[in-house]
Amino acid sequence: MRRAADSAGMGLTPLPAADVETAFAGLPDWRLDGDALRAEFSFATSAAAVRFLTAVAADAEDADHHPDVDWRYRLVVVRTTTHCAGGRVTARDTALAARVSELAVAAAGGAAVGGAVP
Ligand SMILES: C[C@H](O)[C@H](O)[C@H]1CNC2=NC(N)=NC(=O)C2=N1
Repeated sequence: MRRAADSAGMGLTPLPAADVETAFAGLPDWRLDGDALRAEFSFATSAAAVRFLTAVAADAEDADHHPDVDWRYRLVVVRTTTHCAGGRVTARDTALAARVSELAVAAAGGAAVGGAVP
């Protein structure tokens, strides 16, 4: 089932830089990478990394908002921007980022997850 907000087309307006900065307060894993949000998640095992990237893929399908996912053994890098908004950050990206960070904790089974590289 598509999320109501997404199916209504909301969240397709590029966020002003100030709004992106404000969003970062609640997104400690994430950094601005060009015109996208980016985070790195390192797990204790490759199996946990697979659980994570599988959950991210399912969430992306459900939300109809698809990040770039780069899987390298125990490390997964996630990068999101909104193609329909000219490749800029929108509310769909900040909402996805928050969900992805939660999915990382769940996939790690409560173990520590390496977050953003400073
Ligand atoms: C038709 C389909 O709903 C759109 O192409 C969706 C698919 N997933 C998407 N994912 C991302 N990251 N940005 C989009 O603009 C986007 N649009």
